[in-house]
Amino acid sequence: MVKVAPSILASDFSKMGQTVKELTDSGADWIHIDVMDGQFVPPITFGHQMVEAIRPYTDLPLDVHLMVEKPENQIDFFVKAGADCISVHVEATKHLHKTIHSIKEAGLKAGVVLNPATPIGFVEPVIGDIDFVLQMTVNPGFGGQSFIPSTLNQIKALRTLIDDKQLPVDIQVDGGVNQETALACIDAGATILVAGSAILGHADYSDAIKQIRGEKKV
Ligand SMILES: O=C(CO)[C@H](O)[C@H](O)COP(=O)(O)O
Ligand SMILES: [Co+2]
Repeated sequence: MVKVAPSILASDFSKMGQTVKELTDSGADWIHIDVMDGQFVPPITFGHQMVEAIRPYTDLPLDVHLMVEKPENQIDFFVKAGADCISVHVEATKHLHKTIHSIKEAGLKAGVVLNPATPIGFVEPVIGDIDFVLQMTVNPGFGGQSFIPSTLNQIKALRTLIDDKQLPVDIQVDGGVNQETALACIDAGATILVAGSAILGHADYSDAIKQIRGEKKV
């Protein structure tokens, strides 16, 4: 069964703890936390303090998506704050191998993120060292964008790469994932679906999560 990770980027920041609790009670698998620094992407969202603040509201894995330059400088902060998974963009660091290993050595799951135009070959040298690849299905920086259809080819190529090597590596997708595009992502080989507006913009979180997981007809 695929996992669904609601992104709190789409939630009301003044009620974050309560929203995380509601998402947990609605059947979410992971909670996705979009950290943006105003450099790697234009907006600034929040830092490790947000992880610390929401940690008491859920036992689910807190999945930190670092959209920051030099993510290697942030790992210790997020480990101490209570993150369970940290993903870093290949485009944001000159020290990908070292950064992944610092996440793993802290006992967390490590992910590597690819932008829509980044060749999947960039993750190949470290594919055996990580827990998941995050294929962006929009350009990072903003919630509520439209899914980029050409990224389905990236997901399929990643699935072939991972299966050929028989690795236990998940494929996470992020951006424009809704009740319709989720099915195409699952068919292409995705196993963890991040969704912000499609869940937080829905009146019933539980229904939205089931629909994205493909358990319930739209
Ligand atoms: O990483 C992200 C943006 O850079 C977000 O996780 C993503 O955009 C989720 O929002 P939505 O489902 O509304 O597209
Ligand atoms: Co994200």
